[in-house]
Amino acid sequence: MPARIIDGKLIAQQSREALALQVAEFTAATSVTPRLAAVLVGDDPASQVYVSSKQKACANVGMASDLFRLPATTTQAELLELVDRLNHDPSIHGILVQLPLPSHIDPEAVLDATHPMKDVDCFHAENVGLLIQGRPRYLPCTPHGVQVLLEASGVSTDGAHVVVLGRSDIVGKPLANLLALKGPGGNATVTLCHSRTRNIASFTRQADILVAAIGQPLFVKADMVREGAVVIDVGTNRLDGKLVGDVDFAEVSEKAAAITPVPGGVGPMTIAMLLKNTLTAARLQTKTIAR
Ligand SMILES: Nc1nc2c(c(=O)[nH]1)N[C@@H](CN(C=O)c1ccc(C(=O)N[C@@H](CCC(=O)O)C(=O)O)cc1)CN2
Repeated sequence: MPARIIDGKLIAQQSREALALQVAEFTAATSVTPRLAAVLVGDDPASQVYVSSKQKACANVGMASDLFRLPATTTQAELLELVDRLNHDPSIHGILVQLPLPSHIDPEAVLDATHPMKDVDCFHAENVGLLIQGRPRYLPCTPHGVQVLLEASGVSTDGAHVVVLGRSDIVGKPLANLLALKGPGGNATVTLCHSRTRNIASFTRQADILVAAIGQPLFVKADMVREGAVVIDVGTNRLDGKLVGDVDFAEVSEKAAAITPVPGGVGPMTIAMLLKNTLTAARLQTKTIAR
């Protein structure tokens, strides 16, 4: 039987609708509008699309956003100066520096310079540390998006064997940590595979839930997947002008119980979770007077 399709576009829309109500409530109670600053360096076409989607999504849920567009020739010092200015601007609650940055800028230096309270991507070392210790301030956007997709589709991670392909700082590593935490949405047994893993298929075939975030188009084939597994595709690759995931959807959807498509799977969730973090940031930065 072909797999059930997990509709990320719909689940992200439902998340945004729920969030819009929370934003309205927060703003009515505090007179504060959550505000996101997006920083885009250079003219990478995909990054331009993502940043503009983030701004549109902010407007849809009643949040404000500002875009800071810098030329590709911007120096690291100039970018750090902007980040410092945004750190000190009390009207801005969340800062996101769109990745990738041009190669002459060290992303770690920039992410470390972002104030941890405004780090709505959850990339700062302090926020990653809090997450690993099981007391997260913010939840990393794409990994949390995967968690919400699973939950909304009725797929429990409790006691499940989740195999994550890819050890990136944006997806693989934080996702493995998030799923292994105690509590709802976690409690999984996690195996993290990467480019140096020997005989990757021997691991993927054991997965109850397989997450592909390896950045290789159509890498996961049907013979790498257990019959009835749930397959989450985080990949966004351009192949012959078409957007494809890390999973060979045509093959794998014949074998899996449920699968996310690309586009329309994990991608839209990343932006919905960023909005959620921006509201959390506004809450954390807004002093309320206890009566
Ligand atoms: N500062 C950050 N940089 C990057 C992140 C991030 O979370 N923070 N993640 C990715 C890019 N990204 C968000 O920034 C992102 C990627 C994909 C999508 C998405 O909705 N994709 C659509 C397809 C869109 C298309 O046609 O290209 C989908 O999958 O349906 C949203 C956000 C790297 N950089």
